[in-house]
Amino acid sequence: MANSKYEYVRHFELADSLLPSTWLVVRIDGRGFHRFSQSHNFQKPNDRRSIELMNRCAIEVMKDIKDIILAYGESDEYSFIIPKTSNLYSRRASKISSTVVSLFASNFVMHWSEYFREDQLLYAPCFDSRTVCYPNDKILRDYLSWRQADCHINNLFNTTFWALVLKGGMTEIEAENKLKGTLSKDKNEILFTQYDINYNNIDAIYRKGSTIIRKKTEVSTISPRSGELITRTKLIPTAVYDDIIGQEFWDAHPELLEEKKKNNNHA
Ligand SMILES: Nc1nc2c(ncn2[C@@H]2O[C@H](COP(=O)(O)OP(=O)(O)OP(=O)(O)O)[C@@H](O)[C@H]2O)c(=O)[nH]1
Ligand SMILES: [Mg+2]
Repeated sequence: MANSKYEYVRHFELADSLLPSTWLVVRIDGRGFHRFSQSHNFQKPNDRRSIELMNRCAIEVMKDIKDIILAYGESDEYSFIIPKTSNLYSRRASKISSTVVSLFASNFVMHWSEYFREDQLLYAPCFDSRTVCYPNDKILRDYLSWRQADCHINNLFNTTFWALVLKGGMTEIEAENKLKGTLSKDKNEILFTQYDINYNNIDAIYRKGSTIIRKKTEVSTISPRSGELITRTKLIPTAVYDDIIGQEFWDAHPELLEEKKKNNNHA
């Protein structure tokens, strides 16, 4: 039907190219996960199964979309970072957002039972997605620091809130009132003096969220021809639970901010 009288409708599709030479961040977020976590009996304040499933989905997305250099996740959200030089899908916003979120959601369903075992998936989970341009390295780092600070603030609040309810026997309203107007140091104090919990000793996966980097890993395979053991270094997407606020993380991973020489064309 090329050049048919109907073809003019194509012109209603507007271009949505993202600015060139900027970092692209795709953030996906679970829709209505407050309800989803209740329906599926998520543990409080953190459900390890949910975090590990979210991390698995992010790893699968990174295995598929090679342009993504790093991902950061906490709670029901994940941010995927694409470098300034990338030409992924000709930098079309809707194509990038929809592909990442669709891959993430299908992996969430596909791998659910590996993490939740006998706890069945009761209804189809849904995630939204957006892609935002960040013009320089400092702003990209500030973006990631913002998400990690959000993780810290929420986790400290949730840990204290659920200690008051589950260990202290308060109602949820009483716990909320008790925490109203408190600072971080007050919450640390409540946890330490009343529940013998040193917040800094809580697993980093909860306090810092999950960062997926492409880690140099030695992979051994047996050659089908010679039967020889061949060991190669590959870049495998791997979860780490580091402090990405501050310089140390970036000093340890200089490749994350390096300009890539070649332009990847996946259009
Ligand atoms: N119990 C528990 N709840 C969790 C966990 N992770 C995420 N959640 C829930 O998921 C919610 C995520 O926050 P939001 O994204 O702001 O809430 P939402 O209901 O998904 O709302 P929208 O994103 O606007 O659709 C949290 O408020 C928790 O209720 C977990 O490990 N344990
Ligand atoms: Mg959500």
